[in-house]
Amino acid sequence: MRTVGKVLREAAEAKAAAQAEATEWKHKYELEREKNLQLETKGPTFAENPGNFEQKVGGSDSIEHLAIEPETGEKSQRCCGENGICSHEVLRDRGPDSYPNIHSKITRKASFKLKWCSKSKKDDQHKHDIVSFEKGNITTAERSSKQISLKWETPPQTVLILTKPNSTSVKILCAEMVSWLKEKRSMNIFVEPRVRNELLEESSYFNFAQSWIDDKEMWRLHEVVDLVVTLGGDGTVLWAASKFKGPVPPIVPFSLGSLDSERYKECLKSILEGPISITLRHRLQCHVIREGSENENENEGPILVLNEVTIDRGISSFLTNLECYSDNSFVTTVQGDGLILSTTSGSTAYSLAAGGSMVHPQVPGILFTPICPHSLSFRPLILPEHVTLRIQVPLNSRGHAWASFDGKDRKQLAPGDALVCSMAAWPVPTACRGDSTSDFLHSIHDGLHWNLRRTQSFDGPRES
Ligand SMILES: NC(=O)c1ccc[n+]([C@@H]2O[C@H](COP(=O)([O-])OP(=O)(O)OC[C@H]3O[C@@H](n4cnc5c(N)ncnc54)[C@H](O)[C@@H]3O)[C@@H](O)[C@H]2O)c1
Ligand SMILES: Nc1ncnc2c1ncn2[C@@H]1O[C@H](COP(=O)(O)OP(=O)(O)OP(=O)(O)O)[C@@H](O)[C@H]1O
Repeated sequence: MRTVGKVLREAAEAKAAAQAEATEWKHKYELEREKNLQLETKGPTFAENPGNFEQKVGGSDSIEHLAIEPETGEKSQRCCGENGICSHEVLRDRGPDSYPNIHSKITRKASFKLKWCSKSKKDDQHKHDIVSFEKGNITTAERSSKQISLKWETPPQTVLILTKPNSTSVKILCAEMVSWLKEKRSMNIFVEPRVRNELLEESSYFNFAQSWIDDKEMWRLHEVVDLVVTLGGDGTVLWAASKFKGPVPPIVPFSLGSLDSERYKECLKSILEGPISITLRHRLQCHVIREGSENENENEGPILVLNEVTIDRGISSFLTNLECYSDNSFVTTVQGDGLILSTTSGSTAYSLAAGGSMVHPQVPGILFTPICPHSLSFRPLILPEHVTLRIQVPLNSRGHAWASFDGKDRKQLAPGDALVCSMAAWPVPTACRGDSTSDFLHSIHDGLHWNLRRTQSFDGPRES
């Protein structure tokens, strides 16, 4: 129990730390933006002369130098701090030793600005206060989730393409996209080692496609990648998100069914130029806590899920017996096949099949959906995003439970073990076709055939 308490404390601390980090990055961005503006007046931009740009940032005017400049006290007029969030990664420690296989030529990541859009001009600024207390009256001042727009401040240079395996049409499209991005847009391209081998089997022309040699390099991809393109279905987006344990670059999902070769070019052109409407999809951060573990090193690292974590009875023929707590409050005991803790993005996946509601992905919350509960009154819940949930297998449980993460990586939970789950600090930004609401409605209409019913004929009884 001491270890569980510690993890709960750490989850709260992680949330606070993430907020502090965001403030720090915003501040760094302001300083850096100011420097960049000065540099822009001195020399050519990347778009005008990429070769010179590489030399310039590699020299004494490098981004590393800018990142550690002392505070000037002045704020850039063009910083979006007042009506959005600036996301900018500074690659401070990417020397040849720290990142040997990934091109040393790529010296900086594209910066972008996130803006919360609003139809009326009056509401144009994003505010963190969603209620105001003026004159003792509580009024709603802001909506918490608006359409978010991403505008590139420097051109994206590096794309990671992730593809569903064992599909010939995906292979063909991938090869075409890689050469188009290289030849027409001069992009740096990363692919998985498997895909690089497949491309090289086709032609040595693809030698420019880069990859990584080990997991250590793969976990640092977010430092170089501006954009991730997925070729496949929902599973490929889940796969892409799982490759980023921290910040995630914007993901552009291409599902194969509806894509002809001209449309992907048009779509990529508009994404690379921006602005892009995005959906910020929340992830859950899960820790498995082993009974009797004295310190955190005996427990496994956090696992991030974009859809859901499921705790079920696995191969056991007994009902699960799961004690559930939200922060320090007892929620319920799950006796049945199991429990799904789902993000709102995952609400249209397994949770839906178990009777959970479908929720717009930008609604902040955690779905608490039982699987085949042996009770007549166990309705699914939606809990607020700030809670930390603990699912405990009691010591007197008849069997083990099994946790799985986005349908993968099953882990056995023995009596006394627990799973602790809270909202992760790093959401997954996915590019929208239209906007987040029209995309959501399109996915439930087209993907799930939601509320499809033959219209009643006119020819029938009428009200008199
Ligand atoms: N009974 C069920 O519905 C059930 C059972 C197990 C797993 N799943 C889901 O499968 C997911 C893993 O997906 P996979 O592609 O790796 O496995 P998979 O190849 O078995 O595909 C599962 C199906 O779920 C769909 N799916 C996945 N995420 C979705 C989402 N957010 N909204 C709507 N549909 C979604 C996929 O398109 C696919 O058709 C798990 O996260 C879980 O949600 C569902
Ligand atoms: N790059 C990858 N490497 C290994 N496995 C992958 C990769 N991309 C996807 N997968 C796995 O392949 C499986 C199928 O992928 P995906 O869901 O994208 O295709 P699909 O089932 O044809 O599409 P849909 O989700 O529309 O039904 C998933 O289980 C996913 O985890």
